[in-house]
Amino acid sequence: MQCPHFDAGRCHSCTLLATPYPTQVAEKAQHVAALLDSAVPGARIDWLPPVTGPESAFRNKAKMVVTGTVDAPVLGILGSSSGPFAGQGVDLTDCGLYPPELQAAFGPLAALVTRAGLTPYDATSPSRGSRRRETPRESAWRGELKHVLVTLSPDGELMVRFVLRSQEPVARLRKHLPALLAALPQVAVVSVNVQPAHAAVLEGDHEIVLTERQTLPMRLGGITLHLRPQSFFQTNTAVAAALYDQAREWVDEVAPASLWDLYCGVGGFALHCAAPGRAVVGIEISAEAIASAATTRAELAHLPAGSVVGTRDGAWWADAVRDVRFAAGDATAFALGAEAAPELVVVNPPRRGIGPELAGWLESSGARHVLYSSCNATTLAGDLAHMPSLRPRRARLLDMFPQTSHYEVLMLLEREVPAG
Ligand SMILES: C[S@@+](CC[C@H](N)C(=O)[O-])C[C@H]1O[C@@H](n2cnc3c(N)ncnc32)[C@H](O)[C@@H]1O
Repeated sequence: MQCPHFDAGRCHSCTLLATPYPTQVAEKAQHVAALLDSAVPGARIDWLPPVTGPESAFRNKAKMVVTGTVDAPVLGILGSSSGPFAGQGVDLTDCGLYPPELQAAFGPLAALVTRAGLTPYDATSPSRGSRRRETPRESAWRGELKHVLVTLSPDGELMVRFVLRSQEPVARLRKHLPALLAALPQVAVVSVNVQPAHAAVLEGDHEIVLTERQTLPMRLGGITLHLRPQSFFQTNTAVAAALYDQAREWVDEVAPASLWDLYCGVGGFALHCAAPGRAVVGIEISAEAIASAATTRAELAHLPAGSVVGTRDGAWWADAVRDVRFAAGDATAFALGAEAAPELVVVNPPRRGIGPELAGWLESSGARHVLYSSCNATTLAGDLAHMPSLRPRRARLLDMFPQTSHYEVLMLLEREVPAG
């Protein structure tokens, strides 16, 4: 793939851009197999062929830093701290990782920034030309608008979030919202996220939804997951659909009567793995994500018989989700506080992995299977060391992040029953 920003040294995100895509996939497959085969002595892992999606235009979410001025806002990134573009805004509205529907939204969004007078936040302002060594007061930084975050649904709808330093511009945004909705009728949800700290964090805790609609429907493999502004969603919609399908296939083969989905987000694994008579519990730290998961569950529970979702009849779904419940909480605390383990546990943690405490609990629990979906094979390898009785049986690389060295890996572990 060719990229003018990479070639000019303005953006370094796609570190594998110069490598042909089939080679990227082959090298990732080799890397993950070498890492995980050696992490578990004597393991005989059945590696399925890698799952790939489109090598460009696959990102369903754009996280744009806003720089420039009110009249000429720049949506993209801030140039890396050293080099010719240091501290400069780099326009990435034509980034090849974004589908055309996302790219087409950036112009009208930039126009709204101008119309509503949202001054781009200048993260460099107090220290520029200054020799002060102390951290300046937050009020010393200029500007209001930090990021614009845009998510594209499989049906072409958009969720737009403005990350602001304070609530001060909210009234102006509300006033000019009709013009944005007229220019981009596919915008379903608009919100403001308030992030007052001068820190390298994308967003804060406080969200104000400005539209009547609160959730973006993400239709995957027949199930429509409802995404709220602060909830996590897998970056690559096509590969996420394949991930949930693979999980469902392996879970159905094992056919557990009870299943937990830890780190469940908006419920992707839990809902895809639901089945009549199977007790499913989804646990997630974000109450917002849990509310989204509950919305999808309720929708499936009320499907009329004869309607088909995925390949299943409405009545099948109503039965399948009867025993699905979601709760907000810490995954490790939930497991450690539970009276009994389920037959199968799905874990899909952030990059840090599940950690020794939860891995140790899984090791000594009665769970017969663990399905581990990881975006960081190094922390997965570390976690495997804490659960030696759970033997990796099958694994599959899913290339969620083409052009970079990152990937997702799904692994099915089975408890080794001592001989005799
Ligand atoms: C990689 S995402 C996976 C989400 C979901 N499984 C999916 O497929 O979209 C990790 C999730 O873990 C949640 N999380 C982070 N720390 C957690 C914790 N201590 N306990 C439970 N959930 C946590 C995050 O909010 C996020 O939704």
